[in-house]
Amino acid sequence: MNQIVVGMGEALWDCLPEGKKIGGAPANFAYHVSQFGFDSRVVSAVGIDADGDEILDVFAQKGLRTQIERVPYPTGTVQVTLDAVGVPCYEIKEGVAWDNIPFTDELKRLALNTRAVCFGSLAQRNEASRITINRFLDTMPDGAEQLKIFDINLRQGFYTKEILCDSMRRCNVLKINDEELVTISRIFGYPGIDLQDKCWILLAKYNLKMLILTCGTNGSYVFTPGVVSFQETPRVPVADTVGAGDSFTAAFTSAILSGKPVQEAHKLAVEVSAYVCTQSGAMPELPQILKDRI
Ligand SMILES: Nc1ncnc2c1ncn2[C@@H]1O[C@H](COP(=O)(O)OP(=O)(O)O)[C@@H](O)[C@H]1O
Ligand SMILES: O=C(O)C[C@@H](O)[C@H](O)C(=O)COP(=O)(O)O
Repeated sequence: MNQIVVGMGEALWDCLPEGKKIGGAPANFAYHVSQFGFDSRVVSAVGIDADGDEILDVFAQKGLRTQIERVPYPTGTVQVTLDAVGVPCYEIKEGVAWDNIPFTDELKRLALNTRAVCFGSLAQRNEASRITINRFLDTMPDGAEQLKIFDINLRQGFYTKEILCDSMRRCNVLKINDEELVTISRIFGYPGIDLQDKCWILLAKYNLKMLILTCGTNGSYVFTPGVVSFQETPRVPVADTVGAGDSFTAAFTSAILSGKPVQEAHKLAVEVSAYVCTQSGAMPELPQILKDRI
């Protein structure tokens, strides 16, 4: 069975107070999955510029495989400011390379051989990448083993109800945080009920295999039909929480693909994301003791 795991969408530079760090939610996901020994790919686009060269160099140094096109737009950058507890606020540059990911024959072949893909709403803000992501999802086989993970990642105003509904219908796993869940519930018209009820509604309505709800320092939940797993968030010294959610999704997905039960996968995800919060940027190397858990 094919085991390729894909992170599809933005690959960019996070410009943090202490300097620029490699990032982009789907790229973070693919990197962390690769640290657990999976054959993963970043699918994205970078510009024909020095920032683009450097992104490709960093991925090569990290041993991360890529399917990244060079396109005539600037490589993506994000200005990241951190609050007092390391929680980021993003100012995301528009009209950049990852907004213009082309659908190629190579990408079609990759889709046919993909076991799990993680995609978000941000890279769908422009039609070109949105079409590519949807073609990729539609080309992927629809077997019981395939995971199509929608890490909703609502950023600034870069989403519409139509795009969110469409992605909910195409995915079979949803990753959402507590603030995003409130926003989604307002958009979809079921405010007022508690967070867990909202999750059960989404799980049933979109026929999801799993729904991952993360609540920052207040813990996290994994809902599967009829069963919910809850884990506290450990207290750690935080550098920044950039990429916490992506590393959580990556560790959880890696564990599930390795055949671990949901609760064990959930526990690993909590530990991995807590470690990522102790480091600067979204793609720190994980300690061997965490890598060895899978
Ligand atoms: N300050 C923190 N300390 C330890 N772990 C954290 C911290 N913030 C986030 N995490 C971990 O990362 C997960 C995802 O973070 P969260 O902020 O909820 O989502 P996202 O990064 O997707 O917005 C949390 O459920 C938690 O396990
Ligand atoms: O791709 C993004 O959404 C923004 C990036 O600047 C950042 O690298 C990121 O991915 C943050 O992800 P999260 O903290 O795991 O939600």
